[in-house]
Amino acid sequence: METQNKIAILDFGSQYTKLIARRIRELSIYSEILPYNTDPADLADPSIKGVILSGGPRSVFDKGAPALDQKFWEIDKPILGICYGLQLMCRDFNGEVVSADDREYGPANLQLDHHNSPLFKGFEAKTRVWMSHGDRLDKAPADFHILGTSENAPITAMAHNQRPLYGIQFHPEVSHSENGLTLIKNFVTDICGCAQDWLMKDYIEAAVEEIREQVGDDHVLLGLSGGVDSSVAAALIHKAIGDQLTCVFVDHGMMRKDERKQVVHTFKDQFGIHLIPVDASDLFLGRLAGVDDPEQKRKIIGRTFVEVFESESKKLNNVTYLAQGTLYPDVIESAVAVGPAQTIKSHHNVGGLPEKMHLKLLEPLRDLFKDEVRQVGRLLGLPEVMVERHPFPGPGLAVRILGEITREGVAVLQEADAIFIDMLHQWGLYNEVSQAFAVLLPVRTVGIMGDERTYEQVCAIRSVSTTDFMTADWSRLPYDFLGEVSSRIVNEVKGINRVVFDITSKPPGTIEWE
Ligand SMILES: Nc1ncnc2c1ncn2[C@@H]1O[C@H](COP(=O)(O)OP(=O)(O)OP(=O)(O)O)[C@@H](O)[C@H]1O
Ligand SMILES: O=c1[nH]c(=O)c2[nH+]cn([C@@H]3O[C@H](COP(=O)(O)O)[C@@H](O)[C@H]3O)c2[nH]1
Ligand SMILES: NC(=O)CC[C@H](N)C(=O)O
Ligand SMILES: [Mg+2]
Repeated sequence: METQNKIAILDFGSQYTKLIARRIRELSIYSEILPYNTDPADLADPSIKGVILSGGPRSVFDKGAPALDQKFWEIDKPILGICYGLQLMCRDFNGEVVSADDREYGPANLQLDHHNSPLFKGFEAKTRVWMSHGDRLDKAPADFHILGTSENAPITAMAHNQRPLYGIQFHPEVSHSENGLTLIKNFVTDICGCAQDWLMKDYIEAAVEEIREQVGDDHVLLGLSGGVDSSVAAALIHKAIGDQLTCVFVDHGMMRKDERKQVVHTFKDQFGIHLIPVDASDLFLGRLAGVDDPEQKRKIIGRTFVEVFESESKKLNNVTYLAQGTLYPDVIESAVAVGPAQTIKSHHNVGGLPEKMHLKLLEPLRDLFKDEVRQVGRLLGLPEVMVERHPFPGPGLAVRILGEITREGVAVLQEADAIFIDMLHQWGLYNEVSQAFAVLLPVRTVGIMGDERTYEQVCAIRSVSTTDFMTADWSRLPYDFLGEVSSRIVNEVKGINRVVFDITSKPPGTIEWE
């Protein structure tokens, strides 16, 4: 993107690299993530006001560990090394990095020695910061001085004596680091001199330009679920290429009650978007028959989605792109980003994709977090009810019917879920929580209704509060409300005779049960 004012982030494979970019975005400054081995000559571009070196999973001692071209240090710009970045800076300037016996993960107390360093403007002498490292600095290089220490890392922050070179062992980009955003702000504004004038609307403009360039005269097929992400993606791509966009809504037979009707009504009838609804429920449910492993279910669903998209694309002319509303948390949790991250679950639209596809992917929201996507949606003029909708996972009720999926199970859960959501609206609680839904457990319990013995399934209700869906807490819903929900579900839904409330946060739980 053309801007006179940006920060380059060199990526050494940390799981937090995108979080650094996000924090800089929050400060209304544009940043670009570049590979660590970017040619230093490219970084000399005057629009780049400073460089941040990310953390990384490797140790600077490892054979083949990512290293910098030594010409990099000749560029005359502010540089901030974070964790691995600090360790590289230390080594390249002939200081000493050692492998510590105790690795350090989690909170630490940073004690500042040099209070007047511009990097720590506004800091108290003691600050809680968040660490994640095994190596540490033993000796700062000759031209550097120590800015701060902590118990486990005697050199927690350092700076060059003459040049604007800074290094820190902790991660200011994670929300657990107190004043982390202040530190990043100090670096990008005071030290690098960036003006805070880059807004989400500039993001939209840049994305529109990029989509136009990428797609050219080709056509794009977008998987539209009616959820926030794909609706925002549809609006954005439509702004960029207009009629070259066609949307497909796939009904896999595990949607919420009346979902297909609602999506067709909103997008086709109200917005006049070219939308093809496809009933693929026999295909999906057939392939899922007898399957009860969560990862296997997810993989089958991801693959089948793509098959449906590909077969629809063949019915149209000149379609070369498949667009999806993939967000960054989908990517990191499916662990396909660079870094040491583990697969938690294969999100259908990322880890669930087949290895070979004849369509190219277009995912304009891939770097954003949910709250940012909502901001983009508002700026594009989408109505508040659409922007504020709770997320609904692509695999739908498949990951909320534990174990094997049957048509009967789907019908039972649809009713229970609709009651829960309806009650949240009635009590004015829907917008107070981030995501709420019902789960059907493969467990039957004994009950008594009207003097008769029942032996039916258990339904769990779950509601969480979160901003980025990476961590979440369970919602403290009023007891009276829970009581009414339980009684309505048991009375109105045949097949359920007991309701329980999930009080697990994420971590250790995930939001969905599978
Ligand atoms: N039923 C569906 N039909 C077509 N595409 C779908 C369907 N479900 C999911 N997708 C595609 O997968 C992407 C990821 O799904 P996800 O649920 O994360 O996003 P969303 O449904 O757009 O938004 P939200 O997170 O608010 O539910 C969607 O953006 C969309 O492109
Ligand atoms: O489109 C999606 N495809 C998936 O396969 C998928 N799995 C989870 N989710 C949604 O992601 C958020 C985090 O969920 P978890 O804590 O369960 O991983 C929550 O909002 C979940 O609903 C998915 N969305
Ligand atoms: N988070 C990091 O950058 C870690 C750097 C290096 N791998 C260490 O363990 O010290
Ligand atoms: Mg969804």
